[in-house]
Amino acid sequence: MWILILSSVTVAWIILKLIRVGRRESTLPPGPPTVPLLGNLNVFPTEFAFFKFTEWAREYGDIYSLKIGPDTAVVLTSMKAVKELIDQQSGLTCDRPKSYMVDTMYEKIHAALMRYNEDWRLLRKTMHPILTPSGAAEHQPIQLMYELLNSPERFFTHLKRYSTSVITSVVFGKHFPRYECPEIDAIFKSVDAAERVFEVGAHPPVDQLPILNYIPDRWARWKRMAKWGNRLATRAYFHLLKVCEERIQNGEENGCYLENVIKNQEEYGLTRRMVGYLGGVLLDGGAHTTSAFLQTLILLLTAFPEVQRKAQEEIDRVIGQDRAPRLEDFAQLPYCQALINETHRFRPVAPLGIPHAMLNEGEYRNYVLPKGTLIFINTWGIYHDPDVYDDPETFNPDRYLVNQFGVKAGVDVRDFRNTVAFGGGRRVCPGIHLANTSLNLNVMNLLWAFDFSPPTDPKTGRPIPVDTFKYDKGAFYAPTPFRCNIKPRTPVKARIIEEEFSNAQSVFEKFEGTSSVELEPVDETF
Ligand code: HEM
Repeated sequence: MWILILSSVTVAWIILKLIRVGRRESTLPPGPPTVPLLGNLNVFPTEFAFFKFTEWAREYGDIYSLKIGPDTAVVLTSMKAVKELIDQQSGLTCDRPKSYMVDTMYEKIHAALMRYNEDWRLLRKTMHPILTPSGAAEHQPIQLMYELLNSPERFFTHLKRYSTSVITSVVFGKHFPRYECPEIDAIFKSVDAAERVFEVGAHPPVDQLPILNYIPDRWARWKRMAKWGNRLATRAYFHLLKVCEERIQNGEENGCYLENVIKNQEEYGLTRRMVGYLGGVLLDGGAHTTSAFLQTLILLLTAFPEVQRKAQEEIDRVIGQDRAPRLEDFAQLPYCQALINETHRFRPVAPLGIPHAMLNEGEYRNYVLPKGTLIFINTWGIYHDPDVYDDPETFNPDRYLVNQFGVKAGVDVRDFRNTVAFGGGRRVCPGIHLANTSLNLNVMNLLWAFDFSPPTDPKTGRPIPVDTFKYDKGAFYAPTPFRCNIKPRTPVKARIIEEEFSNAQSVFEKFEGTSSVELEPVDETF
């Protein structure tokens, strides 16, 4: 009898508990209606989530919450909320969400995705020198110009090679002259693997139900997949690390960032594994973001000839026809500066940043955010807010000439900064200066050297418009490959590019050297 009563009470208690799972606690910010157990999972977008997040922001405000089963997420869609919660309470909002897949693929030492802890602090501190603009990046655009001159139809590939090579040169002292180099292939394979490993639906809710991790590997496809991703990532990272170590051993140092880290490894308190991951995270963070931005830039220049013409007029006036642009020129080019700001605004590379998480329970605007709450910076929603920007869906660099933040008259800009596309708080992108050097140099060089126009229909002879919404659903927001005509603006400019490329060979040689990375057949496919 007693047993019967006790078990009925237990069952009732469990049911009550389960019914509460997914329900929004009264101390959380508002949000879309929840259903038992799932919370908002039934309406959670699986691709291009920022569109839905932005729609919800217009309905529920600049901070709202979502229930992901028992877990909570909040979405920030104003500069004010980002400043107050991410920047000013950065000690509380600097964690990353717990994730079995991330931990397994990246061994808990991938500085961009790992939890906030002592190892992260060490790694992040060691990244400081990369915060300063680097000379090695300055020589790289000339090869990109040369490639665009000689095989413009492969511009997507050239941009990817260029962006990867800038990072590998600065970080590992290794320049990649060709897209087909096996090392580049290994890097791209590891990034592709990450996209598959972290794809929504690729694994069961192992973080919510950790008991699933007791299932042996042979029945748990997701576990085998995370380990496969780990093999590909570490192969790419540690091959490049070895190249760097061998250079030091042979007395052939070229002054790259990682040489210094390797030599001071003990003083910095890092293991060799951590040094390899440090190089890897900079590569992962830097290569695809830079190429995504430049692919978007070319798409927008092709789609908006008027913007292209204005930027070229400015460059011709300030730099002239007889020499290629230099980094110092950028300060004299307000329209080009506005063009970069507007490109970050119109098509941000990371529309939802990388999610932060609450390190401990905390309060904001009278709401209580539990420990572990995910925090999304909705960069897309912030930059497309009609209350802040006139006609936000129009690509219009001129808005940044009217005022520094490109906002409409009367908007209070006390909380604004033009770097929100790089995140915020303690986790703000450490590559921001390196990225800016690269982007500034390329915007000037591309516009100085080339005209970009849509392809023409061979039947009608009319231009085929490019689609400014056709984007891939990968980790970063990059356009789907598109066609466009890229032509040198004058024969003199074409000659200058050829000459400068030939003169730069001696600089590149310092960053070359032979090596290759072998992938075993088992790691080629999953
Ligand atoms: C257009 C260029 C770039 C954009 C838009 C961009 C954007 C971002 C964003 C939004 C974050 C997340 C920040 C946060 O959590 O609040 C981030 C983090 C990061 N980025 Fe970048 N990034 C760019 C270039 C680079 C470059 C060139 C490097 C390296 C050389 C780099 C390395 C990193 C790293 C290591 C992190 C993780 C920081 C951490 O969690 O502590 N990024 N980036």
